[in-house]
Amino acid sequence: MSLTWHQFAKKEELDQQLAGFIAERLRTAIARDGRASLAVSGGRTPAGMFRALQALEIDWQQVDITLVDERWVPNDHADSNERLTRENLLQGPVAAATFHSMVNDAATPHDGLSGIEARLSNMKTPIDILILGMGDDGHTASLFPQAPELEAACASTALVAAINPVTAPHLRITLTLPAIAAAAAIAVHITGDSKKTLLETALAEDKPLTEQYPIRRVLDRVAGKAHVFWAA
Ligand SMILES: O=C(O)[C@H](O)[C@@H](O)[C@H](O)[C@H](O)COP(=O)(O)O
Repeated sequence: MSLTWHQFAKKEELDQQLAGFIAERLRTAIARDGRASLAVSGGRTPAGMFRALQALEIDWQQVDITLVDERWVPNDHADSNERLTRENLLQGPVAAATFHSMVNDAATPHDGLSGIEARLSNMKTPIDILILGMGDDGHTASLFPQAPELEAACASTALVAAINPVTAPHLRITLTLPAIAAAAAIAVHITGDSKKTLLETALAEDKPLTEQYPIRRVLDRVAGKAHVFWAA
């Protein structure tokens, strides 16, 4: 598989380099199309990179930003990926970007799905640059190994799918595997030796498709346009 690795001694250096990589792709898309789109992941890893990206010169007014996945909680909840993104990225000049939230007032993501699908269809797609995280169980986005909706989310022609992660808190909404794979460029943002080892294992394993780690299933579909950004 053709996957480009970018490895750094320090997380701060990774954050700067990944922010520069994202900025370059956004600027290129704006110059070419007049607009650009960015999808970011939540979790603990991206906050430093978000702050580094905030400092870079980009015409944010021309940028659509959404999440790769979201926990189905109010957007001021401590576990909300939107809250993390608002607090660390959508500040200063970046506040001029158009943010497309992945939650609404429905009781569950299954109930709220069609509204989010309609909302996201207003943004520029395919997404120009999409950032993935990876969990310790090999999930990426909210494509969780145990989720009953996993196979449907891997095959769906929609942009989004509702997910019960089973092994993690909160119902979720996620970009589907085809929507992720359609992105023009993808960066996997991971830190620590155990995630590096897990990713290498996931990529090397010889298993039937439905038993593969979700990160492998995504990366197998995006050969040639995927980059891994890793620091110890
Ligand atoms: O909402 C989420 O949980 C994510 O978007 C998820 O896919 C995340 O990227 C991984 O779980 C890694 O999370 P950490 O960065 O916290 O390890």
